[in-house]
Amino acid sequence: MPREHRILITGASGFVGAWLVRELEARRLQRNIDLTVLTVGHGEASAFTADISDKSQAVALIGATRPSAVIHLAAIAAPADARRAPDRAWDVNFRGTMNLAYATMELAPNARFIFAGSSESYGASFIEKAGAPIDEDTALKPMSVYGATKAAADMLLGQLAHDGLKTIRFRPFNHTGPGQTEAYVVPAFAKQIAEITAGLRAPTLSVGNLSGFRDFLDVRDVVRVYADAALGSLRPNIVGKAFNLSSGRPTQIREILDLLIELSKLQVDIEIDPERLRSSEVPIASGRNEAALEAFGWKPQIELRDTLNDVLAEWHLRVKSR
Ligand SMILES: C[C@H]1O[C@H](OP(=O)(O)OP(=O)(O)OC[C@H]2O[C@@H](n3cnc4c(=O)[nH]c(N)nc43)[C@H](O)[C@@H]2O)[C@@H](O)[C@@H](O)C1=O
Repeated sequence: MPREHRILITGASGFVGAWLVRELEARRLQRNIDLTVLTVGHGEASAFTADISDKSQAVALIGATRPSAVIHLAAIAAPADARRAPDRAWDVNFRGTMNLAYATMELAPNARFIFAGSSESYGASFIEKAGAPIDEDTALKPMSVYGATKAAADMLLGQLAHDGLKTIRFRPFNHTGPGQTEAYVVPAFAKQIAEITAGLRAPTLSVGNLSGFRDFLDVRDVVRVYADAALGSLRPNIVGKAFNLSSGRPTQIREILDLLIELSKLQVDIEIDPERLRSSEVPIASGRNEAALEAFGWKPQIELRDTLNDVLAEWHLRVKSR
């Protein structure tokens, strides 16, 4: 008998959540699968709202939805927000994950629990490995509040796998694409470029630290593997395991900026804005992605240049329609 999928997405109204909902809806239409997408988030687009940091709300949510898979994206996702409000970041990112995971074990014990962790969990390990792409056995040594909350949740789920939780832990590296807010580097630059193009801003770009290297992905590549993890067959060697989502190719932020400027064909000055600098960050973050390839046949497909072009196009439209 074909399986019935009831996929609960937390953080469904966020940047990644919106793309994931689109991916799942497209698969339902293309492949004619029995799939119900249950969205938890803010605003009208989401069917459910819940404060997952409150245990009783997490229990009520799982009880009401009885999912076959939970894809847990809800988080305080911007490292700067986590630094500003560490207690809230721990409440949502750690306690929220714990509440949902225990509620799933209790009320939907056959459901898979798919977790969006973060490469930020590796922290100082990136420095120790001197920029070489790291694998999933590398120690989690978070340096930021955000990284610590995600590393703790990641470890919690690793432990709960031994108690029977069918969890899959992803550790995505930086991902971007249309719909991301200007709190993140690519839209931060793209928005200013669009404003300069429209004559709404002097031709000077405000930037933060350009020297770091990050392993960038397109959000549309990332949600593909989340959907596969929820819908595909669950081999025992996947349960409880952690998977980097990365390209293995670090790109300097300076190069991202240069590419965006080149694509926009503008002449601009660059100005460092101290407000955009962070007190500490790793110089190079890059991950090996063989485990995700082996387990899910996944590797990134979208070229960085195409992603940047799409983000630029989005901001040109947004600025024009203001
Ligand atoms: C893996 C991780 O990825 C994301 O967190 P993030 O790394 O903070 O992402 P971002 O795109 O804001 O920064 C990337 C780099 O870019 C530098 N940078 C320069 N100039 C500006 C600038 O003007 N703005 C920003 N935001 N960054 C700048 C900045 O110093 C940093 O080195 C989240 O998805 C998070 O959830 C997550 O898990």
